[in-house]
Amino acid sequence: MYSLGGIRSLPANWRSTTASMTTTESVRKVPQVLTVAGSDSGAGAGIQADLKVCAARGVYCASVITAVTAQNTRGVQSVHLLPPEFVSEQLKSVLSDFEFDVVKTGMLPSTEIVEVLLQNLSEFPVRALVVDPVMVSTSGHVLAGSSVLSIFRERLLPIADIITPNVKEASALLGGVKIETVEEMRSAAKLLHEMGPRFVLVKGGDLPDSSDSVDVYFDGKEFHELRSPRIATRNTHGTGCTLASCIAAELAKGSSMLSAVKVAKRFVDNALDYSKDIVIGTGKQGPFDHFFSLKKDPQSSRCSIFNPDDLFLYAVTDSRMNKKWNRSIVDAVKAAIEGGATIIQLREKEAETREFLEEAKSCVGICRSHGVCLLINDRIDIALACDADGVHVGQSDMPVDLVRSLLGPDKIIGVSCKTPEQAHQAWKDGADYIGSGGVFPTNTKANNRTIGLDGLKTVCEASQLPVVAIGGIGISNAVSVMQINTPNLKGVAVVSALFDQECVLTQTKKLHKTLEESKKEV
Ligand SMILES: Cc1ncc(COP(=O)(O)OP(=O)(O)O)c(N)n1
Ligand SMILES: Cc1nc(C(=O)O)sc1CCOP(=O)(O)O
Ligand SMILES: [Mg+2]
Repeated sequence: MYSLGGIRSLPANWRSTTASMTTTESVRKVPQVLTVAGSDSGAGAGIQADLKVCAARGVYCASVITAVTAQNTRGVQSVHLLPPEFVSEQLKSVLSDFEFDVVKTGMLPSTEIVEVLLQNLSEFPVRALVVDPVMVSTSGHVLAGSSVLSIFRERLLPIADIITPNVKEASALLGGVKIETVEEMRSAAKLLHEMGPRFVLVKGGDLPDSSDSVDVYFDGKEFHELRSPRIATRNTHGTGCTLASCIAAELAKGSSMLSAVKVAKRFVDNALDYSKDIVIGTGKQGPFDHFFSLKKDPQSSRCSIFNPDDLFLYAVTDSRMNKKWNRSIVDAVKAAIEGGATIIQLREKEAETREFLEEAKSCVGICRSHGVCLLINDRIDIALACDADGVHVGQSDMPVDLVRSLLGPDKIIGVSCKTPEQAHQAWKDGADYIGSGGVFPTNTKANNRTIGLDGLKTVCEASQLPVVAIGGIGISNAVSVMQINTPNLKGVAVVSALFDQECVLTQTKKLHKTLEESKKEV
């Protein structure tokens, strides 16, 4: 059902929701995470953070509580461990009932509690296990002492799909090795990988002397350094729990491990950035707002994390066509949105910069008021100046990793890819989606190589990113495109079928209806 790069395969006793239902009615499987962690009365970290991030990412989260802490923004005043038998009862209760995609662990404060977790996981196998080896609170309070280290090393880490220690936790797990540089984080990740987890993410947020926050990801072969600018804020309480739970949520939705980690890092960065000035509590370490995307100011630059379903009906404008039909870009965009376009790209190859910028600014306003993302083709400068939601670039435009560093973590980047290799590179460079084509011959883009439906399918199957098909697509052939039926093909991008037409609104509505109908057939 899922293509989780590196996730353990489905256990033999895995039941699918549909198979266990007696009714023939259609059912919708909701991605489900179980967090096994401690309660934070201040609700910045622990179980409370886990529930919030999963909700924010559209994933159901159940909770098994291992300990209750009396905790606020000033620190941890007291910790009460729940009896292992009672932790076991909670585990049995939910594991025997729900069908979790992923279990995420946080505070596991005693060997006995780890034992009951291991026992329950052997009785009720789950698809993936995310282990955040919580040991010390942000305020310095010990949450799991050295007594748990051996059971972590010998029994929990070997069954984990990913572990997410910070440098202090990585050092403790490795017997106290010094970790003060990115190079030492890499060595630590390698040594931790030898203990058995499939993937290791060593978080460098606490590293001294760095303007960037650098995390080191190791998959057993390759290292990735995940960098983002350090955000100056007191509101960092709960970042570790949030990151690990967001990874769990993304895995539950079907992401590969590296994509899940990248999305999680961006989620935390966006949340910290949004919450950097908020004041909750009087202490040194405040919580941040997990629901920033619900609250974003329509006029502000913050865009919620990209939703691949937005690629469903992707309208790409064309300056020549708009001139030919004597309409402005703004009118074209308004009509496309009204007709059901789910994302807009301004591809104005011949526009003068100043005029284009003014029109782009107007389009940003229109798109924001309708909750539709607006991307700019090729022109990173225009995207930055008009505060668009992102850009689309091709293989001969600015390299994607450079685009990402210019636009920051919260903008959407799409890349044109005709081959699996290009798709792989786009993913590695931090793109959000790929556009693949030309599926059919087109007059809109000169000298464009056609890859056909087979070429599209090959790229989709190889891509770790969501895909939108492009090139010669219209009402007459959109269904055949969607029928290649690969899960990451999310929609079609069209130019002439919408804009080289007398009425953009009518054509967009028709294409939208056709696509909706094709969804039912697939
Ligand atoms: C969604 C989408 N996919 C592909 C393209 C083509 O981009 P590129 O290869 O850079 O070609 P130009 O559009 O710049 O001619 C696209 N624009 N949108
Ligand atoms: C802009 C563009 N990019 C393509 C690619 O293959 O990457 S095909 C294309 C033109 C799509 O226009 P129409 O919908 O009018 O065929
Ligand atoms: Mg281009």
